[in-house]
Amino acid sequence: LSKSSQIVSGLALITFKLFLQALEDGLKKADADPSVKAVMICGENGKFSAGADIRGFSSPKRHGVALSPIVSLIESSEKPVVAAIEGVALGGGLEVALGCHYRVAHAKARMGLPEVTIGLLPGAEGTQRLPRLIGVPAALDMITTGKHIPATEALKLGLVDEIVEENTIEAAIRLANKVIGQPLEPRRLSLKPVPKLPNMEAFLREALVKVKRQARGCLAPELCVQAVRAATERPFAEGVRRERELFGLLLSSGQAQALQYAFFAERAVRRWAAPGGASWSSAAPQPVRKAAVIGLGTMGRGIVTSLVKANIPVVALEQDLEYLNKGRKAVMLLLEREAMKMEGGAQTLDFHNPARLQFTVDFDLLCDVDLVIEAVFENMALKKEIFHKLSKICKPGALLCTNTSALNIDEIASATNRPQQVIGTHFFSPAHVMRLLEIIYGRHTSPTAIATAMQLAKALKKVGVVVGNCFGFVGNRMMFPYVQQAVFLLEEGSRPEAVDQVLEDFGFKIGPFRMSDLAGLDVGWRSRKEQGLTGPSLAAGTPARQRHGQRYSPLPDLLCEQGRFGQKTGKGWYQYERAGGRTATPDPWLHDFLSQYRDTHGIQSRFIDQEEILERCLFSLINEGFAILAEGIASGPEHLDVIYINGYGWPKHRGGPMFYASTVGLPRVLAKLQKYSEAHPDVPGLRPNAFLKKLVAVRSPPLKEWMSYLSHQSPKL
Ligand SMILES: CCCCCCCC(=O)CC(=O)SCCNC(=O)CCNC(=O)[C@H](O)C(C)(C)COP(=O)(O)OP(=O)(O)OC[C@H]1O[C@@H](n2cnc3c(N)ncnc32)[C@H](O)[C@@H]1OP(=O)(O)O
Ligand SMILES: NC(=O)C1=CN([C@@H]2O[C@H](COP(=O)(O)OP(=O)(O)OC[C@H]3O[C@@H](n4cnc5c(N)ncnc54)[C@H](O)[C@@H]3O)[C@@H](O)[C@H]2O)C=CC1
Repeated sequence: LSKSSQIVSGLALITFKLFLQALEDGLKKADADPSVKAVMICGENGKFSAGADIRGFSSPKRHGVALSPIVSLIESSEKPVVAAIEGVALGGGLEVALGCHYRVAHAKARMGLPEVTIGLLPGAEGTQRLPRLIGVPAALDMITTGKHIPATEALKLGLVDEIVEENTIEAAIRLANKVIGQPLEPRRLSLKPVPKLPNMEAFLREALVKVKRQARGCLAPELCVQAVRAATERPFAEGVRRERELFGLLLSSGQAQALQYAFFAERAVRRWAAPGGASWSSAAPQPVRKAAVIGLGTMGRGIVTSLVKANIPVVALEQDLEYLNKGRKAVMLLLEREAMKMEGGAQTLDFHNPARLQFTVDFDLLCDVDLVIEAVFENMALKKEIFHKLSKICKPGALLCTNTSALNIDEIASATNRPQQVIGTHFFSPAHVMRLLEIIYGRHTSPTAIATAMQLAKALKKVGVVVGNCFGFVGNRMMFPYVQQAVFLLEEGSRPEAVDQVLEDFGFKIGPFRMSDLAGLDVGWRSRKEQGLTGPSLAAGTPARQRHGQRYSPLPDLLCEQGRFGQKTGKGWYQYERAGGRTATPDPWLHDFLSQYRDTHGIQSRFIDQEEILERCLFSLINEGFAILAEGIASGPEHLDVIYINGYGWPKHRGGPMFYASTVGLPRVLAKLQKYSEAHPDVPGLRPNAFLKKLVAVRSPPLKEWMSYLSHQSPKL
C-alpha cells in the first residue's frame, strides 16, 4: 500500500467534478501501478463525505462527471479498496463507500442516504447495492426516510465491517493489508443476490402503502420503494437502469427543487437581521444556564420538557398549588415518555433532580434565572402584571420572553424596567415536538436578546425565525385570512369535510376545521370577545355578518355558544366518539345547522369546486404574506416558508407558501385574487396586495430577488 495509492476525497462536500475526476485518476493510477497492492479511500479533516453539492442539482451545468461509473470502477478494481469513514458518509459519499470492498468506520461516524429528503433517490446505484448488503427491510428504511444512522447501528446492520474508537485511517490500512490476496468477488455488492424474504411481495406492497400514507403527496419516498423493488426483481444492471429512470423523474418533478429550496431556506433564516443594522454576524448571545417557565398549561408543559431535554435547568412556576400539581404531573408524564425514547433513559434527562427541574408557586425563586418564558393565559392585563413582577424579581441581565400567540410585544415590554430584554418566543403546540420557534423583536429589543433567543432555538433543536412585531406576527397573521376563507366557504355552501379534504390532498397534515377542533374553538372565541367582535361588548345593532364594514362570519361564535369547542367537548366542526375523542366524523347536526344558518341569512347555497376552495384559502394566506414582506415584518420570503413548513404542517415538497406562489406564477395568483375580490368586495384579505402587483408589473422576478423590489426599507427592519 503505497502513499500514492491513497486517494483523499478532499472536501466534506464533494465538489463533484473535481473530486470525481481526482478519484477516477487516482484509481486508474493505483490499478496500473504494480507496487500498489490495495487502496484506501478517506476524507480530509475527519469527514468522509456529505455527498453532492445540492446546489448542483438545479444548475443547468450539473452533468459533469457522473458518480455511478466511478463507483463501478472502485468495485471492479482488482486490488482491495477499503473506505475509512469518519464524520459523515451521506448520499453520494455513502454510495462511494458501497462501491468499496470493505468499510471501516469511526464510532462517532454517521451514515445515510438522505436524497429522499431533498426530493431525490440515491442515484449512483445506492438503491441497488444497499439492499444487497443489509437486506431489503433495513435498506428500505434508510432509503425512504433518509435518516442518518450511527456507526454502532451500521455495524449491527452489516453496513460496515469494523468500527474503531481511534485512528480510522490506520485501521483501514491495517484491514487493507490483511485482505490483500483474498478473493474480491464476494465483496462486490453488484454480484451479490438480494437476501430473500419469505414474503417479499407482501412486504414491498405494505411498505409502499405506508410510505404513501406518510408522504402526503411527496413523490420521492414512493419512487425509492420502486427502485428497491427493482433490486429485488431484476438483475443488477437492469435495476440500475430503473433507478436512473426514477431519478430522472424526480429531478424534473418540481418537488426536488422545492425540497432543496426548503433545505437552504432553513439555513438562510439563521442569518437574521433586525432594526438598526443589528444582525447574526455582529450580535453575540448571552449564556442560558438556568431558565424558568411560567404557566404549565398546554404550552408551558411542552416548553419545560424541551428545556429539560436540552439539559437546561428549569424552574417551573404556576399560579397556585392545584394548577402546579396538575402541571407537574403532565410535565413528568411527557418527560417519562421522552426518556423512554432516548438512549440512557431517565438517567440522561435527570428530571427527578430538583437542581435540574424545580416546581414552585413562589416568584422569588426566579431571582437567579438567565431567561424566563411566560406561557400564561392569552390576556394582556395578566401578561403585563407578570412582566411587571418579573422586572422587579429577576436579575438585571435576565431575558424576559413571552409565548403570546398574537399580542403586542411592545405593550408587554412597557410593563417592565428593561424593554430591551423583552422578546417574543412563540412556540407551537405540542411545544416539545414542533420544530418552529418564531422569535419576535419589539421596538426596544436588543440584538443580544435576539441572538440569545436564536441560540436557545438551536439548543432546543428548533428552527428559530426572527420576525417583527404585529398582530399575530407572521404565522398566525397569515393563518387568519386562510381560516376566514374556510369559514366563508361553509357559509356559501361547502362543508368542513370538503374543505379539509382539499387542503389535506394538497398536502397539509391537517385541514383548517380538523385543526380548529384540535386546538379548541374557545381559544379564538375568547380572543374575539376580547377584541369586541362578539359577546357582551359587541355594540347593539351590529349586523350579524359584518364588523367594521367588512364581512364577518359568526359561525365559529355560534358553535362556541352551543358548547361545541372541538375535540375537548366531543363536538365542534365534526363529532367525536366522546369528549376528548380523536376520530372526527362528519356531523349531520352541523350540516342542518349550516342550512338553517344560510336560510336565516338569505344565503343561496352553491356547489363550490376544489379549485375555488384551494385558491381562496391559499391565495389569501399568500396575499397576507406579501403584505408582511412589504411592511418589513420579515426579511424575506424564505422566513415565511420556513415558518409554514415547520409550524403549520405546510407540505415541504411544495416549498412553503411563497415558494408555491412562485411556482404557480405570480400573474396567476394575482388574477385569481382579483377575480375573488371582485366577487367578495367586502373581504379585504382577497384584495391583491400592492407588493404582489408590483412584482407582477416587473415581470415576476425569481423569489430570491423579490425583496430588492421594495422601494423603501421598512422602519421595522
Ligand atoms: C444520473 C447521475 C446521478 C448522480 C447521482 C449523484 C447522487 C448524489 O451524489 C446524491 C447526493 O449526494 S445528494 C446530497 C446528499 N447529502 C445531503 O443531503 C447532506 C445534506 N447536509 C446535511 O445533512 C448537513 O448539512 C450535514 C450533516 C452535512 C452537516 O450538518 P451541520 O449542521 O454541521 O451543518 P449545516 O449548517 O447543515 O451545513 C453547513 C453549510 O453547508 C451547506 N450544505 C450542507 N450540505 C450541503 C450539500 N449537500 N450541498 C450544498 N450545501 C450543503 C449548508 O447549506 C450550510 O451552508 P451555510 O448556510 O452557507 O453555512
Ligand atoms: N395552545 C396553543 O396551541 C398555543 C398557545 N400559545 C400561547 O401560549 C400561552 C399559553 O397558552 P396555553 O398553554 O394554551 O394556555 P393554558 O390555558 O393551557 O395554560 C395557561 C396556564 O397559565 C397558568 N397561569 C395563569 N395565570 C398565572 C399566573 N399568574 N402565574 C402562573 N401561572 C399562571 C394557568 O394556571 C394555566 O395552567 C398563551 O399566551 C397562548 O396564546 C402559543 C402558541 C400555541
